[in-house]
Amino acid sequence: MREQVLRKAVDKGLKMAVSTRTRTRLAPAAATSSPSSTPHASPARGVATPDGPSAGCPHHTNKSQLTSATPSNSRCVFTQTRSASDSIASSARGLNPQTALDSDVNDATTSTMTATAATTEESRVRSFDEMPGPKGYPVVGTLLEYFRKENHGRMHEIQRRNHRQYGTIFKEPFGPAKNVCVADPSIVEEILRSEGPYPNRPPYESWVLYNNLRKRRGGVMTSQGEYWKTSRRTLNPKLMKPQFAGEYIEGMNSTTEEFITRLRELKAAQADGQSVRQLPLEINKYTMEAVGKVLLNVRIGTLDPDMSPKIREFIEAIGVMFLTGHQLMAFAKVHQIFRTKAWKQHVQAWDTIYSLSNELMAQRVDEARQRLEEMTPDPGEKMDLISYMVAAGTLTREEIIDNLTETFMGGVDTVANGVAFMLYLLATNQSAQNKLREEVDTVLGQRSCTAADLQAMPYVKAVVKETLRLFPPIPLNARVTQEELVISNYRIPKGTIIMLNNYTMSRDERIFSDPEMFTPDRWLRAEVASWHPFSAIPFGYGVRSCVGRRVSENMMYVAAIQMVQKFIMKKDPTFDITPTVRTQFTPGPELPVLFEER
Ligand code: HEM
Repeated sequence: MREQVLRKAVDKGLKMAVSTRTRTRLAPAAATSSPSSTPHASPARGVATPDGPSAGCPHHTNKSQLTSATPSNSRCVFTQTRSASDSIASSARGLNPQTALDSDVNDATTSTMTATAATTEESRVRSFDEMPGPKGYPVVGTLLEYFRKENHGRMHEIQRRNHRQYGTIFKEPFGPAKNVCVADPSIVEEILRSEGPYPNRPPYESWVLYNNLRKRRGGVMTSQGEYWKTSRRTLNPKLMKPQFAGEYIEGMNSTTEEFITRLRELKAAQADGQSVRQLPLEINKYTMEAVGKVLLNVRIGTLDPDMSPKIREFIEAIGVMFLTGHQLMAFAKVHQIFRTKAWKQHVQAWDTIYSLSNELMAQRVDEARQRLEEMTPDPGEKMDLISYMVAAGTLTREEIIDNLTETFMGGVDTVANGVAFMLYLLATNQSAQNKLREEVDTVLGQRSCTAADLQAMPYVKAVVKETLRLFPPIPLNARVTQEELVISNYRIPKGTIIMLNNYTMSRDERIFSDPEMFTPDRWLRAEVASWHPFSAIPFGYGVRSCVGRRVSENMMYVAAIQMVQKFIMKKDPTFDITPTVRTQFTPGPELPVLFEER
């Protein structure tokens, strides 16, 4: 009977996932694995003025524009050369101010592309070779440029410069791969709306090599094809459905309270009583605890002042794994063959991570299985994620552990960087911080928030949206083409990595007025409707979009709320952030935020 109840819940979740998936137009697809080469971005001063070659698209007015490039059926995806106003006009469907805060393109079901007139020359399908872009050197391509000392962590600026020079779509020989880089929301929309049931995002190659070495299947971050889909279906319902995601808010509140206690201890130890050394690391520990609670329903203990040596080792291993993962970004296989220091450290770090993951998770999985077999049914009982995954019966014990470990690794740093940038932006923008505090004081006073309260707090949502627009923790997303395609009138070979440049798009002055400014209010104004809905997509789009999106948003809301309830945050005038790309977009090792007690 209990099993029936659980099974029913699981089925319901799975059905939900299926119906969401069917919204995406399915294209013939063959899952392929491709090496990772995911450059990332960080803030730049100027604004790109993409200026690509003319390539109008007379072929279509419908939304099925990303096509397989068979000779008899070569249609272009969309033109890169529409002016900004064309682009904006054609996306007048944009975002509705009423719904912009709660929904995003992942909830949209329609596309209303308009065709533009074009000359025969403009509509000619061009070869891949004709696509503009930097030439680079043999074998290494443009890699040397990225590894030059002065460019460390500044891939975003190189990318942006290239977009200015070569247009909204260009190709780049990135080490052994030939990447295509895109910074036009219309083209991004076409690519993402038209992908098949198994979108292929190039995984970090070093993660895949580690999994192969240790004969692990990995999880949703690194896998492709059927196994990815099964994993995703098993994770989706409990993480993506808003009513379930709301369940985690209580745990986030208590973890945030713990974090605030820790901040108070740390700042009390400083001479000024307001600053916190290595604040980004502390935020990282906080999100580790919060994500751990969501995924594993356990308290890891990362915020304990007397943290156990094992947890300390775990935290250090995660740091090393990401750092070496970034060093191995290109030519990971070569590092493995020559057993370089970076490779050995990477393997050692993953071994440590999996050792603790096993310890934390294996027992929980076994307990969940036992409970499932033994307990009397209680339909009202809330099932935690691990119990849900076990009840789904779709993954083995090892596969559940691999999936949760990868999801944990995928989430911790990303949301930590989101929170860090948000605190920085609030500290540097007192009027926005005051407005946020007013809303929090009015709706909550000093009490904790619930999921229902958030419905009455548009400004807190606008603060999070605006933070992720300015500093998308994943500044460049990517896809691997699974068949030869025509995109923006260029024939693109199968197996090409397409970089979707979140950062450049979400700071595009043709779309956002004063794009470098932190203006949460912009999300509450009518102008929202004029933005192309794919201009700011920090969580990606579609069936392969971020599985932790709801969790992250709630986590950032709770962090923003409790911070302004307790503190007045001010910018430390003695230094500023150095946003850097290290696998992700990070603010640097120190954050210039002072916490004054309210
Ligand atoms: C502000 C915080 C976050 C941002 C901006 C973010 C962004 C992203 C992006 C852009 C992707 C790629 C989506 C695509 O390919 O279209 C992604 C994937 C993913 N994210 Fe997040 N993420 C965040 C937090 C989290 C958290 C907290 C978790 C875990 C609870 C998480 C788990 C994942 C996983 C597992 C994937 C891979 C999904 C798949 O390939 O099916 N993320 N995220």
